[in-house]
Amino acid sequence: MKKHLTIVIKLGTSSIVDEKTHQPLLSILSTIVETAVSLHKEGHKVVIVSSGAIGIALRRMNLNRRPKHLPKVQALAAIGQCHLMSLWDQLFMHLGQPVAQILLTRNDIADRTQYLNAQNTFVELLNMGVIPIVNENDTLSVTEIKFGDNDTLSAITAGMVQADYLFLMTDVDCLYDKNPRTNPDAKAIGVVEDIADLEADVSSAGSALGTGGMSTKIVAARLATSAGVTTIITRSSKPGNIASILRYAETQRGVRTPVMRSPSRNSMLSSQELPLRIATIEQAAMASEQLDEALRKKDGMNGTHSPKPEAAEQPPLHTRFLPDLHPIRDRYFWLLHGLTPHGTLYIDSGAHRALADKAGLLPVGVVDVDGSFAQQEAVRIVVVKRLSGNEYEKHDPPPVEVGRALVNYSAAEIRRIRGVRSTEISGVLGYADSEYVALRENIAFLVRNSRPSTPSRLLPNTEIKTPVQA
Ligand SMILES: Nc1ncnc2c1ncn2[C@@H]1O[C@H](COP(=O)(O)OP(=O)(O)O)[C@@H](O)[C@H]1O
Ligand SMILES: N[C@@H](CCC(=O)OP(=O)(O)O)C(=O)O
Repeated sequence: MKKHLTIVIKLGTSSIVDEKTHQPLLSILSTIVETAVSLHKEGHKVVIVSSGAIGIALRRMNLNRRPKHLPKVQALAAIGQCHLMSLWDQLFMHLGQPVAQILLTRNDIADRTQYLNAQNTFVELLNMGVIPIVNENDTLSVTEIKFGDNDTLSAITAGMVQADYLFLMTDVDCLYDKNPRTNPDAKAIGVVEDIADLEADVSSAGSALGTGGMSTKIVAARLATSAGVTTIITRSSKPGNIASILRYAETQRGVRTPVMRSPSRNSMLSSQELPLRIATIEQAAMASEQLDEALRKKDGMNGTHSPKPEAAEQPPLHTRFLPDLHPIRDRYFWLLHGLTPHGTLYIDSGAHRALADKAGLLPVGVVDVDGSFAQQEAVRIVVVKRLSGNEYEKHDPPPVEVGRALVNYSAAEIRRIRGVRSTEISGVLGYADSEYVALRENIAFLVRNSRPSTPSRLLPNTEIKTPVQA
């Protein structure tokens, strides 16, 4: 690998403490430390998102299971976080690597200035050669200000530090089309080009101490890939695999199932030249070489195509989610994922078109309002088909969420000015703070991939190892 990458590694509780005895899994922690230090020595920047505070506290306090009572859980988090950080610090200290603790709640990043402060701290720590170790500040978090799970927190962290890779390390080899713990015939998924096309059952719960099972990892992958971060799910018991998966993934960077959209695009191939849509890792690697070869031949005249990539080495089992082609970064990422929406604005298709043309949201385009929010709070933007007045179609077509916005008026105010011209705002409210309900710079669109559906690539029959066998 030539490039200096930024890599976020997330370890779930199941990777930090034994599911039954709650004893720290020292061998995993040590190998993660060795891996992180060796990546760091190669010039990469590494951030660790570590769960496990509550799990580790269970053993400290001789408890058999996680309590239900919130203050007790928060007290345990305070006990465990201290122990957890001391473990990480000692292990990293043996290799002379300084670390830093960052504890976040959603509230901490809801304010743009605080978000930027957190981002600056990450940048500074990484520039100082320090490995930040992140966890949710469970002692302060209640439902309203919780990220909820560290998968989401790791994806937000990856977006914040503009990471190249997010590794979601867990107790199974990869994502399967159904839960491998209960389905011995589950099939491993190698590459997910577009999460919208993912067909996998992730509805069942995860390990005894984990939060959310696979479903929160898919949410995290969606969020991280939208910010341009390649996301990998793999087994934590062999952290050394991170380096080989990284090497492999770097050889595959930019390789996607080619799509024939326009015959005039010179990088598009004919159907005979297309590689397999559903492929094993080996087939995908081979297909990418064939594709490269074909493109090289096509571009041979003017020599525009890049040189042949290095041959891909055989990687350990993992699922790789490819980053979006048009990543959302910086302020727009913060608007979409840093803030919790407090309500919904239903807008008509004319307003949607105007927003797409970079205009702000005028009250005349707002059809309805849901929820209770104040000025400068975040709301969902949902497009509906206006029928007459403020009536809209609820089913055909269904309302579609297209983005998020920070509003200039409260929910109560917008209910009064919806559908009116901006010049009439002061007549209705007695004042007019702005002609816009939301300024364009305060509106962010969720990216919808315009590629035709690309099924996830399944791997050939792989032996399923349960957490106990691994
Ligand atoms: N489709 C699926 N593919 C893989 N694992 C799945 C799937 N559906 C559910 N799971 C479960 O998700 C678990 C991992 O989630 P979790 O226990 O929350 O991990 P962590 O503590 O690492 O965050 C696996 O042990 C597995 O039982
Ligand atoms: N913040 C909590 C972990 C929450 C969480 O998301 O856990 P997991 O699903 O195991 O990654 C703790 O440190 O115990």
